[in-house]
Amino acid sequence: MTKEELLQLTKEIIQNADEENQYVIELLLKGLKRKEFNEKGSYISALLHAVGEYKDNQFTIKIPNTPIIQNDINIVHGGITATILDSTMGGLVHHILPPDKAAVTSEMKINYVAPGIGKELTCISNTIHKGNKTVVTEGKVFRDDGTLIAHSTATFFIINRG
Ligand SMILES: CC(C)(COP(=O)(O)OP(=O)(O)OC[C@H]1O[C@@H](n2cnc3c(N)ncnc32)[C@H](O)[C@@H]1OP(=O)(O)O)[C@@H](O)C(=O)NCCC(=O)NCCSC(=O)Cc1ccccc1
Repeated sequence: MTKEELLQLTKEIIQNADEENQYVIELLLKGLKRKEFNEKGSYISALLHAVGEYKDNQFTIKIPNTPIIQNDINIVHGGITATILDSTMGGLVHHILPPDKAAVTSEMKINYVAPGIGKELTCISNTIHKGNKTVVTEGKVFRDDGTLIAHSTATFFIINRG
């Protein structure tokens, strides 16, 4: 698709958008703009408007709860909750590994214990075990009213960076 065709498509979508779609377009465009200015971050993180912080041996990621991440019953899609758990636990593991190492998720278990509603989700991760080959972590996702919505444990396999 050429840039002119893309511009035309974008114009058509914006012209036909209802209020919710207009908000979704705004979120997607602001996410893409963020990715443009932070090349090291992933598209996933930019489109989720994720903000991460490492503090006191924990890694935390916050994301706003928007229509983009909800399913058709207006609660956060379980796959999105899994994504922020994986990103938060993976981010923690990469924080504690030396620069020549990376890690991939090799196993993850999630209990979804309450629906994802409210304005924002906060995911907090901790290390349970660090070995030479694997790191085992725990992650919890909370709503902004403090309710735990998901609990997870995961194993990350340590590899050499290529
Ligand atoms: C790698 C493994 C877990 C295990 O491997 P198997 O084949 O079962 O075992 P095998 O013994 O044959 O091999 C081990 C040997 O091979 C090496 N080695 C292997 N692969 C690589 C490699 N790519 N690059 C370099 N080395 C590699 C390995 O070091 C070892 O070397 P050694 O011989 O001991 O010196 C595999 O099942 C797999 O890739 N699963 C899919 C994981 C996945 O996609 N997860 C989801 C996406 S991750 C995510 O999103 C998390 C995240 C969050 C936030 C931010 C960032 C990240």
